Amino acid sequence: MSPAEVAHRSGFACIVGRPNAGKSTLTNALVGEKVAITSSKPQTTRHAIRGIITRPDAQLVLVDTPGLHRPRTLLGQRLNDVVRETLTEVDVVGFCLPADQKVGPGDRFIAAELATIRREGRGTPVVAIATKIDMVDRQRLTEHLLSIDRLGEWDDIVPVSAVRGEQVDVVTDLLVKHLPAGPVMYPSGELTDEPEAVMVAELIREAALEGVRDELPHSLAVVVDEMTPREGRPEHDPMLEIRVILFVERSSQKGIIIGKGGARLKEVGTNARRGIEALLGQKVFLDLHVKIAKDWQRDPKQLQRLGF
Ligand SMILES: Nc1nc2c(ncn2[C@@H]2O[C@H](COP(=O)(O)OP(=O)(O)OP(=O)(O)O)[C@@H](O)[C@H]2O)c(=O)[nH]1
Repeated sequence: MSPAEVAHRSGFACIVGRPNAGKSTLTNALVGEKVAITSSKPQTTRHAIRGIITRPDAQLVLVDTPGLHRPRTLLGQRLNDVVRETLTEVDVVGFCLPADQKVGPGDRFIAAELATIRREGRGTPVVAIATKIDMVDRQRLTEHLLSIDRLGEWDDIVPVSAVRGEQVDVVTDLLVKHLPAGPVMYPSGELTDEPEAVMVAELIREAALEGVRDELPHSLAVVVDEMTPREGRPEHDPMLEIRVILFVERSSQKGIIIGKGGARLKEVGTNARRGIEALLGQKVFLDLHVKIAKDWQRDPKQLQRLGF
């Protein structure tokens, strides 16, 4: 093994913070436009990938944390297990606190949750990120950094302006620092098949769960079977054919996904297609099939086949 291989790090991070804290803008700045996925709302246990940062020494995969970005709806409730699970599973958490606003109840709520997770979990490191620093003067920034410091125990505190691109690389460095040694998990460079397929599957999963989350909690697995350019299309207007299988566990669930006369599946396809076309920047033909894989969650072989 070469020294470069020994030093390579890879792992997962999630960016949390109260509404409007600048999470999406920072995510896009960290990732660069190309592979940032803009869809949100993944209220499921599977982690939606928001973006992948690939550099010579590391690969950092940013995943979404359902729920924590809406602390107001969670205040006074017990934090959803899924959120805790995600935060425990990632290698590092980035906690955004906007410099143009004082540290408030929403931030304290998240800070307390992060402290609990750190104590009870496996000590997930947290990097506190003071966002939107271009909006304040030096004095206010100093005050803000001091309040962040008082708010909890952080592995690092870093100021950033995602809009001006100031300190974005420093944020990446600090997140990467906490990743374990490991190989590249997703092919690098241009958008490649694998992360594309992962993101496409996530978009379809989101669309399929829209409005039926209670009935289909974690029983849906989406597998992209094939992505091929449609033949005979003009060069300036290509179309990608994507064949996808949606696996559910029971026939009742199949019925929910498909809907009366296939109406719901059609709607799912239309909604997902819009997101996928925006993501890939080209026309897409989406072919969705629903299959029953009984008890796939409990069957290791099925799980492997479904990519978990
Ligand atoms: N001036 C300035 N504005 C920023 C910066 N980062 C984000 N914003 C603005 O702050 C607002 C909220 O940013 P988002 O990135 O959408 O925040 P978010 O945390 O993802 O918000 P939610 O989706 O509500 O949780 C937007 O209007 C951004 O343009 C920054 O570095 N500087």
